[in-house]
Amino acid sequence: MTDKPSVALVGAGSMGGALLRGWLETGAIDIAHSAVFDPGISADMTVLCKSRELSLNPEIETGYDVLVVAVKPQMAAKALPQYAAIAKDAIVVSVMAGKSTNNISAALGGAVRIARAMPNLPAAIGKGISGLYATETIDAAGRDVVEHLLRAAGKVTWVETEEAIDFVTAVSGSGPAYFFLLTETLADAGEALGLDKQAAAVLARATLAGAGALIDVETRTPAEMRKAVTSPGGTTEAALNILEGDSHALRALVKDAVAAAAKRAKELTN
Ligand SMILES: NC(=O)C1=CN([C@@H]2O[C@H](COP(=O)(O)OP(=O)(O)OC[C@H]3O[C@@H](n4cnc5c(N)ncnc54)[C@H](OP(=O)(O)O)[C@@H]3O)[C@@H](O)[C@H]2O)C=CC1
Ligand SMILES: O=C(O)[C@@H]1CCC=N1
Repeated sequence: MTDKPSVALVGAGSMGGALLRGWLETGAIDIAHSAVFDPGISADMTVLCKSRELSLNPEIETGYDVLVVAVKPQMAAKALPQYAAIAKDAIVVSVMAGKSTNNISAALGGAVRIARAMPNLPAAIGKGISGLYATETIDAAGRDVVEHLLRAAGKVTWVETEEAIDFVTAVSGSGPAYFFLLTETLADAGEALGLDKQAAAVLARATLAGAGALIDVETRTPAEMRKAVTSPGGTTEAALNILEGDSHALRALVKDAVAAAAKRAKELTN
């Protein structure tokens, strides 16, 4: 293998597409020897593949360095067996929530070298974070390849156990949706106060973007930054008293929500 792996990407939807964009933008893969497999690929992705002369839905043959699996976990049992020939010689990297390496191996005809990665949607602009786990069958060079591919999507962090990938999924994989929901509810609350709908939406969205950009460059902890916004006896404190309350309502709610996501990941294993 050269320093750029050849990749067979299975599933070029939301996440597979985001990863592909990152690889193409950063020159992370050997385009001439890579391919995308997705029978129902979107028009956007088709244009992207064609513009970069990236092979789209070719015949299934061996010879790829890495097989990246980005189909829905519920589709895995039906979709994966046809790619078993590719998996035989390749490192398999699954971004599927929940699906265990044992399960992936079985669906891919007994594939041996399997890693799991859990990226998140900001991968689409290289601002994602991925949790990575590799079975012992993947050596240091193989782990470097996995890391190289996910670095094109942003930051990476390795976890020691496969179970921890479910926890990563619950925190950062699903995490962007939590902040998007908060942004929706903030806009709705602004509208309820009397702001114009459009103005409330712009204010909420820009607040999420600004807070995200700030925390990205700050060395202070989130708690310290929260305190920097909160004047004693001021408006933020009044709002936080509702969100936290004596029962720490928001913290309890988020803890329950994240636990539910982790539980669902476990259920998706089989
Ligand atoms: N979205 C996210 O933020 C994240 C998603 N993930 C994981 O990424 C995976 C994909 O999720 P997401 O991108 O949201 O889902 P999408 O439905 O957007 O993408 C899945 C893609 O796989 C295609 N597909 C279905 N069957 C096959 C097949 N036999 N061969 C090749 N491609 C096929 C689908 O086509 P069609 O639509 O025609 O069925 C679709 O384009 C999931 O396992 C999810 O857990 C991980 C982290 C974050
Ligand atoms: O909702 C899901 O199951 C996937 C995994 C993490 C984000 N989206």
